[in-house]
Amino acid sequence: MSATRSNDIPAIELRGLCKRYGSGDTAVDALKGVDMRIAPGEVVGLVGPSGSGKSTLLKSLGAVIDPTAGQMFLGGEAIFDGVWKVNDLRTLRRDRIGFVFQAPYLIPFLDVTDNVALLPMLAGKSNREARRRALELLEALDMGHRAKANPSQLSGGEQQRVSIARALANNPPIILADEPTAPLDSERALGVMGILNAMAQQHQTAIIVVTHDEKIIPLFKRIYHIRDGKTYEESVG
Ligand SMILES: Nc1ncnc2c1ncn2[C@@H]1O[C@H](COP(=O)(O)OP(=O)(O)OP(=O)(O)O)[C@@H](O)[C@H]1O
Repeated sequence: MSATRSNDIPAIELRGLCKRYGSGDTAVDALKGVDMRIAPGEVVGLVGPSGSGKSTLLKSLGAVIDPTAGQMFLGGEAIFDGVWKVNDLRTLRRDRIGFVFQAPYLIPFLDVTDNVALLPMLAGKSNREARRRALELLEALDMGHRAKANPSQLSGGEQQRVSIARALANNPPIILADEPTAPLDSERALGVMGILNAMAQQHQTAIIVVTHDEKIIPLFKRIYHIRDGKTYEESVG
């Protein structure tokens, strides 16, 4: 799979992305022309104060809300150019974008394997193939021994690893992670970042991590700072 993801073509590119909520006197310009370029296999931080536009940016990229103007490209394909260029946003989200949230949001009545296998099944894989993929990812995340457990039997860090396996299940070229380490102690937070970095390298996945977490900020080679709807890039080391 990684061989098909060329480094010359950015996994994610945003040009002049704008989002206005509402209209008239009460309009809020949450994104004011955001430019971003992220290569396959790159893990970047997105850091900014409350209200700066982080969630709006992630939701736009995740096709959860409609941007107002600008362009978004995934793997060189324009998915948004003033309007959406893809017909089926649900399929776009399911097959090309993985989400990791602050809370793992696992389905309580499915065991760990089925929580991870669900998305590949929805994408048309057979039960057997989807579960094989789930087990492979759980092994890679050192969760193979908990494959039959229910989410309620896992620690917070273990649940977060399952949610990372779920985000990777359809091998999306992009993962959007919103404060993935916020509820974890230092050791587990660094562990989760280690996993995301390893997965990015192995699968050439581009990952954006929204974070306030001082523990993990030094781990990024590149950080986008966002302030008042505009991004500024910082290269570290
Ligand atoms: N649905 C909405 N309707 C109107 N304004 C909104 C809406 N969602 C967000 N905003 C405004 O857009 C701006 C950016 O909000 P956003 O949630 O993207 O910030 P954030 O950086 O994610 O903040 P936080 O760290 O507090 O989650 C803020 O001024 C916010 O009040």
